[in-house]
Amino acid sequence: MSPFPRSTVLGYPRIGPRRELKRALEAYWDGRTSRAELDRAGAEIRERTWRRLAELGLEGLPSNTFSLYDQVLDTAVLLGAVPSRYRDAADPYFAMARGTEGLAPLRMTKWFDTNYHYIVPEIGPETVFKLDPAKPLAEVREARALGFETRPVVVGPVTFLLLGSALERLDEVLGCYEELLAALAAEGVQWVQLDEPALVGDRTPEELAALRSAYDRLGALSARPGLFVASYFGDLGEALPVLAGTPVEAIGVDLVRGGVPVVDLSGKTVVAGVVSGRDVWRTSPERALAALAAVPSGDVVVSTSCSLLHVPYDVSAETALEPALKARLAFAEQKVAEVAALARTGFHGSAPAGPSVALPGPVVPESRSPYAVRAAAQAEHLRLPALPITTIGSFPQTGELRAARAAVTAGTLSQAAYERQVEAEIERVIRVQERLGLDVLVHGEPERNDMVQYFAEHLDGFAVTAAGWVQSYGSRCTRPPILHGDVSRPEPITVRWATHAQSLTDKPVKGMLTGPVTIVAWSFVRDDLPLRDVVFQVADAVRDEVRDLEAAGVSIIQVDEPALRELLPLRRAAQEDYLEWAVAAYRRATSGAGDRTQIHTHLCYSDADQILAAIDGLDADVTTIESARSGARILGAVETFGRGLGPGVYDIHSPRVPGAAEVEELLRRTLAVLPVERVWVNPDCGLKTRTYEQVEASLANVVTATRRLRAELGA
Ligand code: MET
Ligand SMILES: [Zn+2]
Repeated sequence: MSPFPRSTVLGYPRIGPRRELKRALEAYWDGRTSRAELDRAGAEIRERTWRRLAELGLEGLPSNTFSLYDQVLDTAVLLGAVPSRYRDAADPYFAMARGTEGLAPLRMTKWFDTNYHYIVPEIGPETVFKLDPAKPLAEVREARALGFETRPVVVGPVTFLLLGSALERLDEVLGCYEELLAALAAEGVQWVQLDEPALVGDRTPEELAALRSAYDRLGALSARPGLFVASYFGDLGEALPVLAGTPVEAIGVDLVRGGVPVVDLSGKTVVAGVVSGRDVWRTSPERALAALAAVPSGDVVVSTSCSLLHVPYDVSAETALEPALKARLAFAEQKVAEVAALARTGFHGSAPAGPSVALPGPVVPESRSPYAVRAAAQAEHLRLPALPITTIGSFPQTGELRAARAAVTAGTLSQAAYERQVEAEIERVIRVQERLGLDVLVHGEPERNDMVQYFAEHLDGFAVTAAGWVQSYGSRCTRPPILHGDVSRPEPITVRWATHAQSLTDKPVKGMLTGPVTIVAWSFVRDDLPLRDVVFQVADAVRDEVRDLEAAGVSIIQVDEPALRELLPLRRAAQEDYLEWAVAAYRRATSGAGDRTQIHTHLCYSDADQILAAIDGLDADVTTIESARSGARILGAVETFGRGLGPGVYDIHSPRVPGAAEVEELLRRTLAVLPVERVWVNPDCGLKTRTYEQVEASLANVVTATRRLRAELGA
């Protein structure tokens, strides 16, 4: 095999610099274009990527990092793990990804601690692994025809099986990987990259033994490319010596999130991830060079800390950003140029970076009166019926509102005219809720393009981009704001909308805020302060807003934290500290409220199990939580909270209208576990992706079910 190239990246964005793939996918899914047209769009993106990486001076080009939907799904197809029920679909790949009429899609979940979502492999007793190497081979040939030798990237066997909860199938799967390596060798491929990010989490001795046997076996193959095992999103920990003991030739380490390896790696090529793939900042050359020089190997390759999938394409597209901020930013293209530049510098012999400064412990949050005191004050003040009915905040975002926002940006609609339109929408939302008979109303969030971006646009210390799209899943992209400086709130943000809504009705209207952890989790965040301190700054801004809402007469305030679970560190040892400061931040944001003011919080995205104690620690008067998909499990777990609780009575992700009987049944199950005084009735999450027709029909049934139960309980 040839020596490993001196510079590389672990992967690259693939949605297209102007989201070309998104458009091509959606046209194909809608039946407006053929599969051949979709494949052509993919080929254009791949060609552009390879050409650009080469132009920027990168030596080692990856292939097979492109995907029409998801790289884990691609790996399942590669290994033949296609459940039989999808095989007869018109397009089995997209049937697995998105479902068809009558066929539910495979489950999707978050890719480690990123906002990218992958398709969970479904591996059962009937799964027969059988290699189908068409995609990686085709990409190698396609690149070669353009004049580029590439290194195919495939999810490694251990990570793939851990994601599919089927590590016991390792022997069979390794047979497929052996065949793949032989096929790639026959094609003249010099190096293959096997991604093993699962190794940066806590692994059991059995899992580490499986890792050793996997790479001993693949390494023993006589005709194969060089094996490059890539890890990312953290430190390899105990997996590093295990991997170092196998015959793999190259090991990838994340030197941004993980430490410099202390294991002797002298016989290995170390692919050193010194340019972050998780943030948008320029790399400090001093820090990168120091980290590179400290790697205990004579053969060090410069790379990114992970795939660049998680950052936008090109900062030069951002013509409206402040020049001073723009100068600090690096998106994928800029990061590739940094990798190439670092590789051209001799980096041996510089001093390693000094230890980071010790940090003070978390600030003890100011606390409100005990719950019993607050609950009594709130009951007296709010006088709500038993089983109060509410919603999670957003109402349908209409096409007119989106068009109006675009018109303001384009300069064809005045701000004043837009605001009148928002107020008219608020009035509509209030009237709908009154007509339906809900108890705690919302203004519907019509002014928000997004629950994080809206706040970012109104806080100091944030910038928003014009084209900084990042793939979230499939064709879905988000445009995370950039938190670049000290955060503060120059003036009230939501007060005018909340008070306008309250002026239209005698029913209480909830004020709606996004919590500090969620605002930070869904942004790109400055890296010169500990994350905790950044979250505390945002918490203080939210606290200002809570105070102003309260002063304006809003007596119920909801602070949403749907991303609380998302920032949880991958290693258990770090989780407790995170949860402690995350809870402290929430309480800092909300504890300025008086006892009479009812604080609600909202969480969604099913797997709350791991952070239940933290949710309890938020000490919100009412917690509304996703439960349609996690059901009785979550109920049993939150039963002990001892404060108000609103387990969602229907799933808002589906257009289906739940029947009144169905909602009643769910409420009965809730009432079997929780005392009636503590139960709230609400959907699983916000309604912005639904139509008014669906919302009104669903909520009408929720009201019918609730009234029947109230009558029965004599409440
Ligand atoms: C992802 S949680 C969403 C909460 C927000 N208040 C909404 O209703 O849209
Ligand atoms: Zn939600």
